Amino acid sequence: MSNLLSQVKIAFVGAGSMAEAIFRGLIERKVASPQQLYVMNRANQERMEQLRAQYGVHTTNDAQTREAYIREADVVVLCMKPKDVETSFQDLKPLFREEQLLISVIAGLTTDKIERLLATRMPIVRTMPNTSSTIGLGATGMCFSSTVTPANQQLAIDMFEAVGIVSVIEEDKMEILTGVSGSGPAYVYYLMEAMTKAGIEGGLTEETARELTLQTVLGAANMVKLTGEDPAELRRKVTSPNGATHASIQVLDQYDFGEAVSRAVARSGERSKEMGDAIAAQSTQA
Ligand SMILES: NC(=O)C1=CN([C@@H]2O[C@H](COP(=O)(O)OP(=O)(O)OC[C@H]3O[C@@H](n4cnc5c(N)ncnc54)[C@H](O)[C@@H]3O)[C@@H](O)[C@H]2O)C=CC1
Ligand SMILES: O=C(O)[C@@H]1CCC=N1
Repeated sequence: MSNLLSQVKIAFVGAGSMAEAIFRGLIERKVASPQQLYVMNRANQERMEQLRAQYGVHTTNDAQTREAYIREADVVVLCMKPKDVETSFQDLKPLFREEQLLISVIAGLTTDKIERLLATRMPIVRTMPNTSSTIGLGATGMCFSSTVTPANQQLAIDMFEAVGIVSVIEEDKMEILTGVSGSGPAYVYYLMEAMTKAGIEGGLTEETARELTLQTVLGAANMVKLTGEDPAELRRKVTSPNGATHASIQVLDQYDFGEAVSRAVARSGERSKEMGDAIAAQSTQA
């Protein structure tokens, strides 16, 4: 790991769940100190106060202080929603310098669109992290614009490896990656919600249903990780011939479980692209 990360000032524009997941991970893993981190929102003073009290990071939603934070940062992480990009970029554009490193977590927004919207050649790292970065178990996809130096590539990799694993991929694979790992935690939570609900409906207490579901998902994920076995093979081991699991998997097949997941992954990717395209359309009209 390069030691650059412990020396740079990092500004987060947009202080929502993704920004918090990343900076919390950086702090808890001791990869960056709270004093290096500058967190800003357009509004919501209460949120800023809560983040400052909880993590000790610098926070502001005052326009002038925000400008100072951005100008002085070595790394700026763009963490606003796609719908807020256009207005936000208008404010940010005059503040950036080409020596700064820009990191985007915005779904669907390509590096060349960022270059166009900001009229810049500054180095841009496009990422797609996920919320499990909060606990150091994130999975982040990453690609680079042509102006990102090897040192800055390493810095961005180090930053996200501090909160999980990083896959450097070609930019045209970022949408499908979004479908798999960006949105992915939501599919697992959805499955957990459904398993718990079914357990309660079958007569388990809520506490027991939740506990069993959690341990089952945790155990299954760790089995894949620790045994190195293929999920299909591990599934086969649970599925006794003509037994209970065999019968339940048949029900999932009747509802086309695999197809449903496959379509959900693809749709997330498509929706990311739609959001990115919509940003470009707005800016062209402006
Ligand atoms: N939530 C997730 O699992 C993931 C989200 N992302 C991306 O992260 C970005 C943020 O998503 P969330 O954190 O979920 O959204 P969020 O709604 O929790 O946070 C967005 C924040 O940006 C702030 N904001 C909006 N305009 C601003 C401006 N002009 N200046 C400063 N702050 C501004 C809002 O006040 C809000 O606090 C999105 O672009 C999303 O595509 C990427 C990977 C995973
Ligand atoms: O739902 C979204 O748009 C973002 C991108 C992946 C996860 N959350």
